Amino acid sequence: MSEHGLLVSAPGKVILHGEHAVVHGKAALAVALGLRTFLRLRPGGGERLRIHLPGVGVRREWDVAELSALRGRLTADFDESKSPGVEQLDVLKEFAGIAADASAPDSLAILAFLYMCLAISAKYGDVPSVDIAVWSELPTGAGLGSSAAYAVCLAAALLHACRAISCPLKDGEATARFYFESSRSQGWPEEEMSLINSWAFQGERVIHGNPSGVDNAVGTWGGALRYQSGKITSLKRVPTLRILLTNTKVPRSTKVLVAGVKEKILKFPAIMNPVLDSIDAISQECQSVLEAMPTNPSPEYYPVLEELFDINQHHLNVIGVGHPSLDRLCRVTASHGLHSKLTGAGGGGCGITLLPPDATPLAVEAAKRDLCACGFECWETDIGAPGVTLHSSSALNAEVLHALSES
Ligand SMILES: Nc1ncnc2c1ncn2[C@@H]1O[C@H](COP(=O)(O)OP(=O)(O)OP(=O)(O)O)[C@@H](O)[C@H]1O
Ligand SMILES: C[C@@](O)(CCO)CC(=O)[O-]
Ligand SMILES: [Mg+2]
Repeated sequence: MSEHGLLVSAPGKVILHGEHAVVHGKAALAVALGLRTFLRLRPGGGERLRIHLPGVGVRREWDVAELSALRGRLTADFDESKSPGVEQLDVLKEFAGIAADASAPDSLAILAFLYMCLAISAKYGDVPSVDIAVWSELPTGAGLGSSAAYAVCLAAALLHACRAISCPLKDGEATARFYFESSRSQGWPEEEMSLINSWAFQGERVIHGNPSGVDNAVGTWGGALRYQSGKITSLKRVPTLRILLTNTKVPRSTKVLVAGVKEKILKFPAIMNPVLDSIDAISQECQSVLEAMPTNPSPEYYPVLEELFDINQHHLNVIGVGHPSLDRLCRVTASHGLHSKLTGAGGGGCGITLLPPDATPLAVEAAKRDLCACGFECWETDIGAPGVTLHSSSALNAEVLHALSES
């Protein structure tokens, strides 16, 4: 690693269909977003490990020797295939001064970092003496996979620092071109990408409790994929879909929402399971339509996609992850002839609106104006972005450096 260090990035995601149902073994369709999380890794000084997370207001540092001793206290084996143990996490919370039931963004971010750092270093070598800074273009906790993008970046950086994966960069190679031109991930061989994905899943487990793995899969592999019970399939063809993202700015926690759905299923299995089956069928139907669409689709394909959005949005309300802000978002876009659904865990956070090719610029602008008038933030972004990427320090542009230097 050069003294300037390395830059790793991973994309956020949009789930088109299948959120929550995917936690219960159903399929989800998800695409990588053109909004990314960046991690800068530099050699540390004085045998210290430092972490700077401006997005969640964290700046912490520890002695490497102290972390090695802590690692020795965590007796259970660390393995990328085993869930983080409750006792292990309790020890880490106590060490970091985090309350036992803490769910604040900074606490979860520190906990995920400590777990991944100790677990990866236990398996592959010494606790590394490095400085890590993470900055994101993604809103935190809004349904766009910020936790997974964070976990994927951490997994790649820590595996790299422990020399558990190769360094795909040659000396002095600029990756900006590589990053912007490559359509799929990039740099690491297939089995190392899988390793990054497995460890990122562990980070997601610390943050979410019971994640399906779809978010870290998209953060790792990028593009557009179908995910079901750990099986990842790239979609045969992804048409150019125009999607409007709207952040209601209503905060929520994926962990709490996922737990709420589980409770509902246990309480009303005969009522809830058919809803999950229906969501699964929606994902299948949507995949068939997407794969039948030409790259630049004509408007005729859209009515089905729009109807699938509407039906799924109702289902998501039924399983208890709607929110009045999301109902409002759907009503506002419907008044301009556009169809929306929540994306990610729901309960607030973001919604997506399909923009068919025959939607007039006037209608789209009017919808955006009305959404902003509700206090929401909306923007259009690219989908199908590349997955986890290693850049040389020359790719650290002024904006990233500025964000990382802010405390
Ligand atoms: N840039 C970041 N730096 C540090 N921690 C982050 C960052 N982004 C996300 N996190 C961690 O992830 C948590 C948010 O995860 P959560 O799963 O609730 O939301 P999300 O991933 O944005 O949405 P969804 O899971 O619905 O897609 C934060 O509370 C924080 O602990
Ligand atoms: C709600 C959920 O389905 C998606 C969160 O982006 C949770 C998960 O799959 O882990
Ligand atoms: Mg998440």
